[in-house]
Amino acid sequence: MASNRNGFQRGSAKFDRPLKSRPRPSSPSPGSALRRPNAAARNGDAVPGRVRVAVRLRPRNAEEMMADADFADCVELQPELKRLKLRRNNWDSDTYEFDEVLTEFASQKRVYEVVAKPVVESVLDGYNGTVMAYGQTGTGKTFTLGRLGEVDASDRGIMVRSMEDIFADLSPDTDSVTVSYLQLYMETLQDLLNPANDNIPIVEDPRSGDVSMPGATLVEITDQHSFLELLRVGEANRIAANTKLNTESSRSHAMLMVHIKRSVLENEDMSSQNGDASHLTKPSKPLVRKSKLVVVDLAGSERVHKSGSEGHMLEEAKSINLSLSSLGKCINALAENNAHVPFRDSKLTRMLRDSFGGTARTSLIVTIGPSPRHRGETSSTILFGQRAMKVENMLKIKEEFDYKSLSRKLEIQLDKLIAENERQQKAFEDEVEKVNFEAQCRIAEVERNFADALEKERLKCQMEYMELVKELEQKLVLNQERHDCNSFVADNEEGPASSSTDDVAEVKMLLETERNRRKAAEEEVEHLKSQLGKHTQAEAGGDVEIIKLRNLLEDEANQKKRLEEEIILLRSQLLQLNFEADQMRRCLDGSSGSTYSAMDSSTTQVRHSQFKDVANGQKSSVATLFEQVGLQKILSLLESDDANVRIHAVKVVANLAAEEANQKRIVEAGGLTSLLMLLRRYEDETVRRVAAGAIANLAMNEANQELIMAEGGITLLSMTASDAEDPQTLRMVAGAIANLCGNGRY
Ligand SMILES: Nc1ncnc2c1ncn2[C@@H]1O[C@H](COP(=O)(O)OP(=O)(O)OP(=O)(O)O)[C@@H](O)[C@H]1O
Repeated sequence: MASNRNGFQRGSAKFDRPLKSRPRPSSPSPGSALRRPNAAARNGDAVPGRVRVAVRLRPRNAEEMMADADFADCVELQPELKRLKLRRNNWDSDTYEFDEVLTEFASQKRVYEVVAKPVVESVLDGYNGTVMAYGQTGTGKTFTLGRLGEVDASDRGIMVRSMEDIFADLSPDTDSVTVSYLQLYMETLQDLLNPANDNIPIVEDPRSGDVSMPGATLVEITDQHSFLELLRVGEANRIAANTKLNTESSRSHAMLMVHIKRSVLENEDMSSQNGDASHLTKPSKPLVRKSKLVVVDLAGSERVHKSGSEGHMLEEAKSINLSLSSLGKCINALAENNAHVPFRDSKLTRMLRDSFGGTARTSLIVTIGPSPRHRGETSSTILFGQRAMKVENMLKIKEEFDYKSLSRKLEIQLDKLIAENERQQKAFEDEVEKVNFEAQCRIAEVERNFADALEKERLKCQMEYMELVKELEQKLVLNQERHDCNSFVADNEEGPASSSTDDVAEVKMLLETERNRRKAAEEEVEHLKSQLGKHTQAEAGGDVEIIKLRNLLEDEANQKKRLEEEIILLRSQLLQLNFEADQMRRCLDGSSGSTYSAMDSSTTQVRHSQFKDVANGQKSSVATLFEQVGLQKILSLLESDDANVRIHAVKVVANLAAEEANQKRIVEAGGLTSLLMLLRRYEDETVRRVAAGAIANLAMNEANQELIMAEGGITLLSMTASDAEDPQTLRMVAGAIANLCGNGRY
C-alpha cells in the first residue's frame, strides 16, 4: 500500500456512506430545523466527565520484524480485561488498566467507535470534545487519526469518520460547520490552511475558560468531499522531519478544530412556573449552541538523546519535548488536584487547557510499539495515559441567544400574522357585507309582509264594520217592529214598555250617528263631484264658445265674399241686360240687322261705331262698375271656380273692352292674358265666345294687336273656331281675327 511520509495513502477518494445517526431522543432526526437541549443544557449545569484513555498497540513493522525477531514484545495486552502488561524482564511485568485496550489487530472502525465516537456524539449534543493521540514517534498516531482511506476505505481514521458522523447528524438548513487546521511547531502556531499565517494568537476567556485562536482561517464546509480536500491541503503543509527513528515522523503538533453551530429551541413551560395545569407556553426561545471538536495529533514523544537529533533537529526535538513535558506536568497537577496547573508553560498546554480539566469531553489514545528496544518510551507513554485517566473535566454546554435566528423567525411570524390579519379583515368585511345584504333583504321582506298584513287587516276591519252596520240595521228594524208592536200592545193594554227600550235607543243613536257620518261623507263627495263637474263644464263651455265664434267669423267672411261676388255678378248681369236691352231697342228701331251678325269683315267700321254708341250709352254704368268694384277685382273673377261667375265676369270684361279708354288698362292689368287663358282652357263655348268678343274689342287697338298675336291669340282663336258649334262663336272669332288683321287700317 503506497503512502506518503505523513502516513496518508495516495489514490482516488472512495468513502463509505456516512454512518447512520445515533438514536438520541432529545435530538430531531437529521434535516430537522431545530433541536431541543437536554436537561443538563437547560439547567446550565456541568456534568463530570473523566478523561477517557485507550491504548493502541501498533503491529511490528518490517524493521522490528527483523531487529526484534529473537525478542518478545515488551507489552502483553489483555483487551477483554482492558489491561496491559508491560514487561520489566522475562519474569516480571507491570499491569495497567485502561478504558480501552486495542490490540495490533483492532480495526480503524473499532478504534473510532471506542475512542472518538462518544466524543463526537457529545460535540453534537453541544459539548466541546477533544480526541488526542499521544505516543512515541512512529507508533501510529497519525495512522489512527489522520488516515484518509483513499485506497482502502476501511483505513479511514478518526478525523474522517468523525466528520462523516457530524455531517450525518447536522441539518444543513439551520446548522453550520467550520474547520480550521493548525500546527504548533517549535512554539509557533501556524495556519495549515494558510501557512503564511504563522503567528496565530491563543486567546483564553477568563470567565468561561474557553480557548480560541482568532487568527486562524475558518472554512465552512458543507460536505465530506470538501472536508477531505481541506485535510489534504493541511497535510501537505504540515512540516515533517525525518528522524533516525522514523522517516515519516511528524515533528509538529497538529490540531484540527471543527466548530459546530446548531440551532435549538427552548420552551419555558409556563404551567410549571405558575404551578397550574394551563397549556399556555411561551414561544420557544431560539438558541444557538456552539461546540467544537478538537483532534490533536501530537508530535512524537521520543527522547532527544535516543532520536540522535542534531542542530535544528535537536532544537526541534527539545521544543517537542518541552511542550509534551509541560502537558505531562499539567496532567499530573490535575490528576493530583493541585491548586496550580501550569497551563501557561507552553503553547501546547495553553491550547489544550479546555481539554484537560476544562469543560470538554476528552478522549486520549496512547499509541505504543511492541519493540522491547523502546520499552522506556512505551513505559513513559503508558504512565502518561495512566495519569491522564485521573483528570476530571466538567462538561458544560455553551448556548447563546440566537438573535439572528430570533429576528428571522420574528420576521416570518410577523409576515404570517400580517397575512392572517389581512385575510381575517377581508373575511370580516365579506361577512359584514353579507350580513348587511341579508338584513336588507329581511327588512324588505318584513316591510312587504307588514304591508300585506296591514292591507288584510284593513279589509277585515272594513268587512267587520260593514257587517256590524248591517247587523245594527237589522236589529234596528227588528227593534222598531217590536217597539211598534209593544206600543200597540201598551196602547191597547196600557201595560209596561218593552224591557229593551234602552237598548233600542242606544242602537238607534249609534245608527243615527253612523248615518249622519255617511251622509256627511256622501254630501262631501257630491259637493266635490259637482265642483269638479262645474269646473269641467266651464272649461268645455269656454272652448265651445270660442270655436263657435271662430266658425261664425269664418261664416261671416264667406258670406261677405259670396255677397261681394253676388253684387259683382248682379251688377254685371245688370250691365249685360242694359247692353242687351240697348241692342234690342236699336234693333227695334231698325238701324241694324243684328248686333253681332253685322260683325263681319266688311262692316267692321260700322260695328265699331255701333259699339261706340253702345259704349257711349253705357258709359255711366261701366264707369260706376269700375269705381265700385275695380278692374282688378273684375279680372280676378275670370278665374273664379264658379262657372256662372266666370261667364258674367267675361261679359263685363268684354263690355269694358268695348270702351277704348279701358282697353289699355285691361291689357296692363293682365286682362288680355286672362282672356287668352279662358280660350286655352277649352271653357264652355259661351265663355269662349264672349272671351273672343272681348279680344276682338281689345284688338281694335293697334297697340294690342301685336301683343295678342305674340301671346298666340290667332292660334287660340282658330282653335276656338274649330271647336265652335254655335255660329255666334264663329262670328265673334271672325270679328276678332278681322280686327287683328287690321281691318281698320285697310
Ligand atoms: N495499527 C497499525 N497498523 C498498521 N500499520 C500501522 C499501525 N500504526 C502505525 N502503522 C504504520 O506505522 C508507521 C508510522 O505510523 P505513523 O506515522 O502513524 O506514526 P506516528 O506516531 O504518527 O509517527 P510521528 O509521531 O513520527 O508522526 C506508518 O507506516 C503506519 O502505516
